[in-house]
Amino acid sequence: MAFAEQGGLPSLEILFEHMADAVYLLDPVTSNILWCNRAAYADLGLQASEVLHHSVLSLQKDVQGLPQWADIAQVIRTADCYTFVGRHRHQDGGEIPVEVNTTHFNHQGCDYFLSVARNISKRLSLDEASSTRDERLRFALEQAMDGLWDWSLLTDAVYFSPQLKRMLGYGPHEMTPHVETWKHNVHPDDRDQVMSLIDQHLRGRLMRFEAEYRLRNRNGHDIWVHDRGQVCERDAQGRPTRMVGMVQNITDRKLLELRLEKMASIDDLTQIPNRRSGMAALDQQIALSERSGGPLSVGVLDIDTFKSVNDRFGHAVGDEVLYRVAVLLRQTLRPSDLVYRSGGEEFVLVLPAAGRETADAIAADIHAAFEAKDWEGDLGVPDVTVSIGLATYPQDQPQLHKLLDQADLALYRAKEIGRNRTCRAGDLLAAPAPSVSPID
Ligand SMILES: Nc1nc2c(ncn2[C@@H]2O[C@H](COP(=O)(O)OP(=O)(O)OP(=O)(O)O)[C@@H](O)[C@H]2O)c(=O)[nH]1
Repeated sequence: MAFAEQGGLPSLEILFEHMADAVYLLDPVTSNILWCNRAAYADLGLQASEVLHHSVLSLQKDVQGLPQWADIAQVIRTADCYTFVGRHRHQDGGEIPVEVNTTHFNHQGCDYFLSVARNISKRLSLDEASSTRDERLRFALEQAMDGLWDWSLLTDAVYFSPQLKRMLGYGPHEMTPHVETWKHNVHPDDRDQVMSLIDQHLRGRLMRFEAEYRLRNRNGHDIWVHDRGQVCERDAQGRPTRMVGMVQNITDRKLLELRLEKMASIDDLTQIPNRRSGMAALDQQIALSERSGGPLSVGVLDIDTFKSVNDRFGHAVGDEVLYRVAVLLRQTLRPSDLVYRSGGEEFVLVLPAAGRETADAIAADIHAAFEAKDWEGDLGVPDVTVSIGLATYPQDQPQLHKLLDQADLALYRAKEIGRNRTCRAGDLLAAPAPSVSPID
């Protein structure tokens, strides 16, 4: 885009190059930057080529993904000027607070967005000379990185600060200022707990409201927040009438925590629960059956002659077999069943509410699934078979805490009498060892 010089004055192009604000011309559909001035890339420590024809979303930290962009683009099209307060990423890893004003126009049949981004970091530092104490306080609260909310319990009107809106991907003039807007965005699985904590605070049972929960952003994705609030006004009878609070975005920390938690509970190789978390889940099922008296079956499953796979094809192929075995087990079990790797080439099956018949059927399905799989074609190894020991409460073993040990004994028996079969703990108890026959 070229601009002609007129009457000795600098051209528009030169003026744009010297502008302190960043100017971007955007394609409303793709969010790509079609043109920009120097400040638009230099202030972010970038070269022009790193910005031009890239999505404007890549410059900032608040709007993620095209679906969210499509939503915002729609709002921009219907607004005279759309203001967004957000953060741009600097190439050195830092962030620059910006206020972006975007207008839309049509030129020769094509739609465009024109965004002007201003660095507001200076504005964010308090102006000592001009602010009164109250103004400063309001200013500090509004500009704090945390979001602020102010809820009138009499009308259910809620003030959401621009930062809180930004956290959720909204502009300062969006989000209906009502408590339902917030409730609607709380993750359904967290809503009851959060509402109960607020209720306990309002009843005076908790000094303040404090919770970590998920809030849905404009894009439909969840962010994790730490929310703290307190009643700040009451009526003559002492009933709470107003509550204020601060919301902090803790998504990064929470995701790291969840990943560490997952790492601690998931077996690295097979991606199913490890012994530690599997045993905890088994204990839970035992407690449930203890309370309800309902049946529970436990299976111990071991790959047959697995050592020979390692010896003939190497440890890496052995690892792959273990992974595929876990996948096959997951696919064969019911969604309510659990399989965990208890160690080496041994897996434990926890089959809630499964009596003898159901557990036998599941074990038969497992043998059939192993037989049906083309191990030779998929991995170049001979057919993989497994042996299973089963124990069912209450028929085989009236003591729930002994189920796993009994299933283990039954597995031992299955190995002893030929492998590739299932043995039951009940059968071991009912008959002398040599006469125990396999189920299949
Ligand atoms: N590749 C691989 N091998 C493992 C892993 N954990 C245990 N193993 C191997 O599993 C094999 C178990 O061998 P054994 O206990 O002799 O049992 P088996 O050969 O399966 O024979 P049976 O159980 O009697 O049918 C050993 O060779 C172990 O090294 C693992 O994480 N990866």
